[in-house]
Amino acid sequence: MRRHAALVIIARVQLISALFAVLVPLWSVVDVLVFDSHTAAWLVVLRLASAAVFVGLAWPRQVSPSHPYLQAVIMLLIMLMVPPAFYLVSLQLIDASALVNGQFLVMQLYAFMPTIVLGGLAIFPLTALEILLFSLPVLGIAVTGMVSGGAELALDQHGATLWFMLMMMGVAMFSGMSQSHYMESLVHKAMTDPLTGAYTRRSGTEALELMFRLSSMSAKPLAVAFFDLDRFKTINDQYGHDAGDQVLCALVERLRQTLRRGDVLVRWGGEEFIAILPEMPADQMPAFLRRLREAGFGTRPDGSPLTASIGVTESLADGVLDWPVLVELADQRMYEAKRGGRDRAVLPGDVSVPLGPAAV
Ligand SMILES: Nc1nc2c(ncn2[C@@H]2O[C@H](COP(=O)(O)OP(=O)(O)OP(=O)(O)O)[C@@H](O)[C@H]2O)c(=O)[nH]1
Repeated sequence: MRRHAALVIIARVQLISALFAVLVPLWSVVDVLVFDSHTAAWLVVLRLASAAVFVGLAWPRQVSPSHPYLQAVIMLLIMLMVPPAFYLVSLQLIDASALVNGQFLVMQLYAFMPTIVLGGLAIFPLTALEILLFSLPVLGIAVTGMVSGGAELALDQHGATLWFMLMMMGVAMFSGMSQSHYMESLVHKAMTDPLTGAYTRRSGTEALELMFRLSSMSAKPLAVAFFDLDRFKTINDQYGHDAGDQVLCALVERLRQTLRRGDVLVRWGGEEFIAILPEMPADQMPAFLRRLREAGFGTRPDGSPLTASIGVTESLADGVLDWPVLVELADQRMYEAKRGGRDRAVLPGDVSVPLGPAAV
């Protein structure tokens, strides 16, 4: 979920930055028309510098596989700080006491920048706390601008602006939270299988891609267990499809209780599931199988135990360099388990381990 939010934030930062990279230098025309040539020249330089930052943010880039959220936060923070920083520097360039009509109006518009930035936070899927944290430096710059040149922070002069900024923060919090919530429900719906609640093959593929890359980077093992229920068709044939569905739901419930917190359970096909098991070396697999055996896979409608054939692979022990090969090999071992008489697991090294009561 955090990864999806990070992707949305990065995409929006890039879109807005691309827009600002064009608009900010264009506004130089107004500076040249309104201010004296010396001030206008400095403002144009400032605009070009701001535009360069926006171009840098908008530039197509790869999303960090390991820290997408950190990348999103840094990019958003940089984007948010540019307009208030522009305002703060422009205050040093312009003598506020000597402003005439048009200049005064333009400076007032610049003074709105921090407020606009706070309102702009509303388009990002952020939590209330995140909006508060992003707002603090913007508020800090706005207050610094208010007290620049030795002026005092006076309620009658600045109270309305501060109040307006707080209102903007409130709106951004409400909007950010409702976006996060809506996105969460959409992502959850898209990622999980409606019958069993396990992850869909598509989201499982995404998880495999990411987890394989992370485990390769840290030289840690990533294991995959490929489950295929034994003679599941006979349940459908004898008791109907609904009974088969109930068996699948009960199976997922049990597997969930057996797997660890960081493991990911995916419905790979009809009655095929894979469990992605990060940091599970081959030597921990007997313990994993023991847990599976103890929990069982549930029962068939006639009360007899439901059994499964399992193929297990582990990236380091099997010397696998890509996740599709890891899954393919687990699939082959699952078929080997079927050929070996079902109700068993085939582990790295092609070791076949029976799972049923006879094996305990
Ligand atoms: N109830 C139900 N059945 C499903 C679902 N998805 C797939 N199936 C059934 O699962 C059965 C799989 O059967 P087979 O691939 O022949 O395998 P099997 O009967 O389990 O036999 P072995 O794998 O050889 O042990 C088929 O009858 C599918 O219709 C589902 O969502 N619900």
